[in-house]
Amino acid sequence: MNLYEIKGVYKSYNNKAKSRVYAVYNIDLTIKKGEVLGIVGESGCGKSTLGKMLLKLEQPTQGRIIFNQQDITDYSFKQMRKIRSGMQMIFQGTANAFNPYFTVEQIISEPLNNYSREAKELKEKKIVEMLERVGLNKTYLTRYGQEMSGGQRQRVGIARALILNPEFVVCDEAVSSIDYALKNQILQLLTDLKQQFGFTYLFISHDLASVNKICDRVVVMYLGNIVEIIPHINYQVQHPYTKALLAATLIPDPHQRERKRVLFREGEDLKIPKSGCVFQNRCLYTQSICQTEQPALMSKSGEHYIACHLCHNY
Ligand SMILES: Nc1ncnc2c1ncn2[C@@H]1O[C@H](COP(=O)(O)OP(=O)(O)OP(=O)(O)O)[C@@H](O)[C@H]1O
Repeated sequence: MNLYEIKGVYKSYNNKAKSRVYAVYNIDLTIKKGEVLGIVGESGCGKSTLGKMLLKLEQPTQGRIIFNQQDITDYSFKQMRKIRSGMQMIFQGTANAFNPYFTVEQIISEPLNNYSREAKELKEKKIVEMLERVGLNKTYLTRYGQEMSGGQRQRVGIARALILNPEFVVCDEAVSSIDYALKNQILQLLTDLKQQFGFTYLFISHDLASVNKICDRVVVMYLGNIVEIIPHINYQVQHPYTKALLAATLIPDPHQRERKRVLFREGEDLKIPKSGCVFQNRCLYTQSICQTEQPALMSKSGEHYIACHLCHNY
């Protein structure tokens, strides 16, 4: 059963944009209920924009977004209010995300006050329980955002996002500023909540170890396009960009590192080419067809999809 169906979605932030200058370009994707879908790719490739469009925090330039079988693409603020409590986002870098005059209790209780009619005592109990689940305790209730470390603020942001038991959560670099032990604890919390309540997550991250730990499928984006979808990060990937992205992660054993090294052309133009494959300027295997025809994202086998003319040759 699909929670989301994303059909031919484009996003351009520039009305005067030339034909292919999009932050997100022609995305077709489904997100199944209860899955953790990872999104990886270099900075600026459109990961956050895609996440925000799913929550209607950004409006697609073109295409349709279906949530729970309802086409929400043109929903008004009022129509969204009915389903908004079921979708949340954990933002990256929460340093400026909170009202500086709000205590932790006020920050976390805001969504409860907006969407829940429970008694005050019950709300307070929920807030303390959630704080404990993210590794904090009730002594933090009276603190202000600026009185905490980056990691502590991040955990308050996670508690705030999860307090309403949302059906869908976009985790945008949600665990990036948290140290290793707590990161594992938060990833475990997200997994537990998923198992307990059937939550669905879009997990955007540069941290491939976290992606490996939590994600059921992984979408690889490059310059606004999906170039590959893989069942998990250790899968036998085929797209030259995905290979390079995975090879760029540090491998402790130098012999392994050498063997796994796959290069792409460094310092090449990162602008979207006028035609053909978006990765052609940096790809070591570019052929003439790559310069003229954009490869479609096609099923390779099962949950593996790839957009590359030459994938069979690697
Ligand atoms: N509000 C905005 N106005 C104009 N351009 C924007 C806006 N938000 C994002 N962009 C542009 O859209 C493109 C995609 O940005 P986005 O934040 O989605 O990338 P990302 O993959 O999430 O990057 P990062 O990993 O650095 O967060 C970038 O070129 C960015 O500069």
